[in-house]
Amino acid sequence: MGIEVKVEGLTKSFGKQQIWQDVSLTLPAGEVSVMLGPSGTGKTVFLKSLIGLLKPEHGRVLVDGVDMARSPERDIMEARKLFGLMFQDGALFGSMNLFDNIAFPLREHTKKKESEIRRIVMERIDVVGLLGAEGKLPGEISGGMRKRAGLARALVLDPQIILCDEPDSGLDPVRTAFLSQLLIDLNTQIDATMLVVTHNLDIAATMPDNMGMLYRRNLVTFGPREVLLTSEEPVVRQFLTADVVGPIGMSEEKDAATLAAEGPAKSGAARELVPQLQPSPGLGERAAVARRRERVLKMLPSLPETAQAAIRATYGSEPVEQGATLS
Ligand SMILES: Nc1ncnc2c1ncn2[C@@H]1O[C@H](COP(=O)(O)OP(=O)(O)OP(=O)(O)O)[C@@H](O)[C@H]1O
Repeated sequence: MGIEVKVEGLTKSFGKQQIWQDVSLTLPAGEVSVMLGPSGTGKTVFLKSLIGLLKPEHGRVLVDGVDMARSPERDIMEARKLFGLMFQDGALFGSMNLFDNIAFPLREHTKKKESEIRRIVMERIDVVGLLGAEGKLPGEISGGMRKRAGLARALVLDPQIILCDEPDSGLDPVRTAFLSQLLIDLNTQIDATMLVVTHNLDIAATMPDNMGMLYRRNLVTFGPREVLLTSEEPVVRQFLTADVVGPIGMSEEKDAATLAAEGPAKSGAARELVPQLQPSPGLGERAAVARRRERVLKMLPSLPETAQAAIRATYGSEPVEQGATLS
């Protein structure tokens, strides 16, 4: 099972520019979480802080007993092996074919024999649906294939935490849907903790167990998907309905005069809460589902009414675990 990531009071600045402050959240073990936020709100900086590549001034990132912000570098390097990272462009070496690109972390970080490396690499290539393309150079394949190759490379060291930075960027809607399905299938197969940074509303609405949103240097909220998807918060509503009227402007936030000129934000219809994406047939249920259900039902009384109603609608017809309340 994946490992929990606990973020406590994280604050990051570059010089005088504060990126975000006092961010606290827990990525539950083995669950899929999504981080939303307008461009430039520091989502990539957040991912880099989780793996200790950037050092926030305050706060902690606890992974398996290691603080990725402040523990000795040797411990951080060791803990980093628990992570698999998928960057926007796949971050592949242009002169290496896909096989060698995907084998790279194994050759770099392990002493495995070539025969063992071949077995692992071909298995991961199969998981991401790239069998037959292993001899191609990154420049000879599509953007979607490059992303899947990047994902295969992120998987070779058996990560327990997978971070994906805008996996949908540059993909058409069909390929984005394939990729969402691939990530959910992967979660079913390896039960890793996953955090996906995205602007994509379809991914946000269908894929995660949990969602958060960064805005104006703060974490607006982080919690079960139903909380954000039913939120009345103007900034969340505007983002999820892709409306130009509201607090978010071209440069992240609008000034008071612009907002006043626009008049009150429309109380436009929220996106309908659609059922969560299911694993492909034959894969069975995600192990995270039962854990999440128990966790969310326990926290139910502390959630906003609209989220409680949405959660009841999801779980209501099933038997209630001891200690959880659905009344
Ligand atoms: N190493 C760095 N040094 C100085 N400033 C940086 C550095 N890395 C990021 N920034 C700044 O931090 C801010 C947040 O950047 P980041 O890339 O995390 O945003 P984002 O939310 O991922 O944006 P997008 O959705 O457009 O990818 C930006 O203003 C960026 O210029």
